[in-house]
Amino acid sequence: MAGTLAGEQPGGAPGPDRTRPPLRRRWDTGGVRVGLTGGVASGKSTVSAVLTELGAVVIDSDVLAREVVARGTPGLEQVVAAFGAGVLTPEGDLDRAAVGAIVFADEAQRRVLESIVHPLVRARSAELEAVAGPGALVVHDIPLLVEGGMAPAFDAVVVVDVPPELQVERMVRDRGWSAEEARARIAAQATREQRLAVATHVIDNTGTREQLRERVEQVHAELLAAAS
Ligand SMILES: CC(C)(COP(=O)(O)OP(=O)(O)OC[C@H]1O[C@@H](n2cnc3c(N)ncnc32)[C@H](O)[C@@H]1O)[C@@H](O)C(=O)NCCC(=O)NCCS
Ligand SMILES: Nc1ncnc2c1ncn2[C@@H]1O[C@H](COP(=O)(O)OP(=O)(O)OP(=O)(O)O)[C@@H](O)[C@H]1O
Repeated sequence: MAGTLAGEQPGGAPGPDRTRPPLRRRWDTGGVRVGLTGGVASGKSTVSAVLTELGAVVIDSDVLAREVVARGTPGLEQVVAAFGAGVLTPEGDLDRAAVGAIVFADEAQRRVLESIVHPLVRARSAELEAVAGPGALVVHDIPLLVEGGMAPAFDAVVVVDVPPELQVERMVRDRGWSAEEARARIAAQATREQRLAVATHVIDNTGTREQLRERVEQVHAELLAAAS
C-alpha cells in the first residue's frame, strides 16, 4: 500500500505517535534533523538513496558502524579484545559473518559488541552533522533508533514499514541468508508496532520501487514544508 499517510496504517497496526507536538513547533533554528528507521531489510538504504538525490544529507549508522571497526582502528582492537582474534579474517578485517553468527544467537554478546560500536558511531555521527551546511535537511539512518530510545532527539521520525514476512523474503532473495538467519536478526530488533508508535511519517514499502520513490518524494516535501 504505497502512499500510506501518517495515521493510515496498513494491517491494523497502531498509528504514529500522536503525543508528539506538531512538527512545525519542533524545529530548532537552523537545520532539520530527521531520524529514519525500519526493521532489517525494510528498505532504509533505498529510501536514503532517494533522499540523497533530493538533496538531504544522509548519515548512515550502518556505514559508520563499519568504518569504526575497519582494519587498524582502535574500534577493531576493542572488538578483538572482547571476542578474540577468531573474529578476524586472514587479512585482518572483521569477519562480519562470524561476528553476526555469534551476536544474533546470543543477546549478551550482542550487548558487548554494541557497547563498543555504538559510542563510536554516535561520536562520528555528531562530527558529520556538525559539518552539514546550515539549513540542511539532515537524515540519520539508524536501524536501532527505537531500541536506543532516540526518537525524542529528532524533529521527525520516518519509519520504513514492511511486514516481517517481506523482510525475510528480501533477506533470503537479496542477501543469500537462510530464513533462520533472517528471523534471528528480526528477533534482535524492536517490533513493527514499537517502531510505528514513534513514527511521525510512515513509508510503506510493500509496493514497487517506483511506488516507494513516489512516497519518499512526498515525505521529503512534507518535511521541507514543515521546516519552512
Ligand atoms: C554483527 C555485524 C558485524 C554483522 O555485520 P553484517 O555486515 O552482517 O550486517 P550490517 O552491519 O550490514 O547490518 C545489517 C543490518 O543488521 C541489523 N543489525 C545490525 N546490528 C544489529 C544489532 N546490534 N541489533 C539488531 N539488529 C542489528 C540492522 O538492521 C542492520 O541494518 C554488524 O551488524 C555489527 O557490527 N553490529 C553491531 C553494531 C550495530 O548495532 N549496528 C547497527 C547500527 S549502529
Ligand atoms: N519496493 C521494493 N521492492 C523490491 N525490493 C526492494 C524494495 N525496496 C527495497 N528492496 C530490496 O530489498 C532489500 C533491502 O532493502 P535495503 O537494503 O534498502 O534495506 P535496509 O533497511 O537498508 O536494510 P538493512 O537493515 O540491512 O540496512 C534490498 O535488496 C533492496 O534492493
